[in-house]
Amino acid sequence: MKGGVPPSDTFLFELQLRHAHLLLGRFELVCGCCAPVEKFHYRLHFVHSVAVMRLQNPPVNSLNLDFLTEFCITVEKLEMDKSCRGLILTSNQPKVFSAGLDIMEMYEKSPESCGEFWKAVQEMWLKLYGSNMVTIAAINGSSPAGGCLMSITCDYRIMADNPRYSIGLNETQLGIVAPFWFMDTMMNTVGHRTSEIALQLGLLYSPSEALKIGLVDQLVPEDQILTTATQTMTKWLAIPDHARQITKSMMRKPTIDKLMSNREVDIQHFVNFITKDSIQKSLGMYLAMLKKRKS
Ligand SMILES: CCCC/C=C\CC(=O)SCCNC(=O)CCNC(=O)[C@H](O)C(C)(C)COP(=O)(O)OP(=O)(O)OC[C@H]1O[C@@H](n2cnc3c(N)ncnc32)[C@H](O)[C@@H]1OP(=O)(O)O
Repeated sequence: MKGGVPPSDTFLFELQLRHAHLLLGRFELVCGCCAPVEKFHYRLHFVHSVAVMRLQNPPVNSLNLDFLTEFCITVEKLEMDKSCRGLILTSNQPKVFSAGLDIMEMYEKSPESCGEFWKAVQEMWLKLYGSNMVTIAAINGSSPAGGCLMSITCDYRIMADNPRYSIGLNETQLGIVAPFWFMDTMMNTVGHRTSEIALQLGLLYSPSEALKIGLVDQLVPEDQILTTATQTMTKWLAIPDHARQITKSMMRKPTIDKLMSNREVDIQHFVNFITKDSIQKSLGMYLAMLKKRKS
């Protein structure tokens, strides 16, 4: 598979079986000639050494424990599959890439549940930020908070040029504080000064604003997002894997090590913070605002 040789139908078929089996039927692997099946948390399309994962957790791809667990298992399997060199993340939901962490996982939950949830959020970030694969986010909808985090853990971001979409770390608007590793990832993407403003104000940027500050790398019309992501992937895959992977790892290692050596403390900190009455009140008000906005 290395070097971009198109796989045969048989190869694709075998992959389909292998991954469907490995993933216990919760995912779909589409080979281009196969019809999609019923809704799972996401669909996985695997062609030419590249997996395309379409997030599918209706209605807004919020990141709950179940979803994050499946996501991490899949990324781990892909990571171990030497024939898979690239991963494109996109959404199968209209208008939303991901609404971020599922607020219901943090609202009126026991400290134990909050801790388990946070460990899964950490795991998602560690798996993606430390991935050996080329990772591209094809952001075909809004991507606030945890959705933005998922995007900025990727190597490259292409966003649909639709002014109704937004992206950013808006945690302070919910009355919560993004942890240090969210901040670090943002600083590694757009720099310290822009991150200070973005994070303190909890700014959500339109695609053109996001492009201007370097939060995304490219804007394209929505119907071209996957073809652009695939073309970009081809360029990245033309670089010898070992050289690109070592470079990526050297640049990201200090940020990853910082969380790795503080995981338990970070979980404790999150649990203590999120279970405070005042924070629970803020989350409750934010949830009510979301529902009210809808009606
Ligand atoms: C120390 C703590 C650190 C924590 C770090 C990170 C925190 C996070 O990631 S918190 C999540 C922050 N996310 C947001 O602020 C986004 C909120 N959602 C939206 O702005 C909109 O839903 C969105 C623009 C994504 C999509 O808009 P619409 O297409 O118009 O959908 P609706 O707003 O009608 O939403 C449908 C449905 O989903 C519920 N919803 C939305 N987002 C979330 C979420 N993040 N978690 C849980 N539930 C969410 C929304 O309330 C609606 O519910 P129903 O009314 O029951 O249908």
